[in-house]
Amino acid sequence: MAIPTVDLSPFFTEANEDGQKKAIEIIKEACSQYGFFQIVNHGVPHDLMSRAIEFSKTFFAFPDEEKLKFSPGSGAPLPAGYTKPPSHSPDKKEYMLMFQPQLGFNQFPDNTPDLRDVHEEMFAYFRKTGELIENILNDCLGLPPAFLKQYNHDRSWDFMISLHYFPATEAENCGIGEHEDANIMSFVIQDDVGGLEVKKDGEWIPVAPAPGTIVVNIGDCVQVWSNKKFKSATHRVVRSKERHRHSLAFFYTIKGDKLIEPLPQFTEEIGEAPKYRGFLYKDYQALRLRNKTHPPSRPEDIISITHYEISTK
Ligand SMILES: O=C(O)CCC(=O)C(=O)O
Ligand SMILES: [Fe+2]
Repeated sequence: MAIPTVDLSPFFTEANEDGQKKAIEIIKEACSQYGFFQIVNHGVPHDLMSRAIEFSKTFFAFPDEEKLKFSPGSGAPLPAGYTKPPSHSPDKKEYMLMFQPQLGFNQFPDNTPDLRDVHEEMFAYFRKTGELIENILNDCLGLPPAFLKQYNHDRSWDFMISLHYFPATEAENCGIGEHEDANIMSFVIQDDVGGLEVKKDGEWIPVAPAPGTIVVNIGDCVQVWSNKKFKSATHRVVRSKERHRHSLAFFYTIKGDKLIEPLPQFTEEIGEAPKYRGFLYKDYQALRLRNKTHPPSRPEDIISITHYEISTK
């Protein structure tokens, strides 16, 4: 079984309404089933995508003492720069996190200017793709035209991470444990090693790497807005025994001071009780960051969106 593939070319050509409708239908179905799909003909140049992965490999191949020079400073909504999680963390990976370049939080090595250029260009394309799909989601959810665009107009909390996963050992192969993303939607480009898996009806479906393809998963905010009509995708990364894995993930997010709560279209207007209490995005993100910096020893103590769920008992 494979995740649905959506051809976005109708959104780049004039007057292809049928093609657009078809894409919207596939996305709507994927979002109500399990929140995962992949896009092709998305307008992001393929050679830029592969160069971004290649430059991440160059960076992660630096010795640790070199990489640690880019350790995050303070002030950004999340630690921008290079992070290696604590050794007791279940996630066996290292990563470089960046925000929109103009904000001035990013850190890149001076001796490889192409690395910065390629990642900044990738960031700009991901952002555009995010705006396009947010518009499509707005349609899928049946919201007033441009509702999400207006509510989520500030792009300063979007971020991108380059990831490097170490090969699995005999004892364990967890790259990132089972989780949902907190944001609106995420984009993933993976190299040819594979390992990304999505849960559907209790089964793990591997997302086969396909050059030029971008994987999209829906995040918790959309699940809350839609009062659980649309699913935040449960996914994980399994490490290969033989090979290092590299991927690039972009998180289309929302500004921290925005309130996230079930929308009236999915609650009072249709006579349904809200399944979540409202929260400020920054509060949820802070709890999620704590999961990473201070991983709880019991998996059930990891904070997820159920933290805001309204009990119906
Ligand atoms: O590396 C990947 O393929 C996925 C990363 C991911 O799920 C995450 O960072 O939330
Ligand atoms: Fe994720």
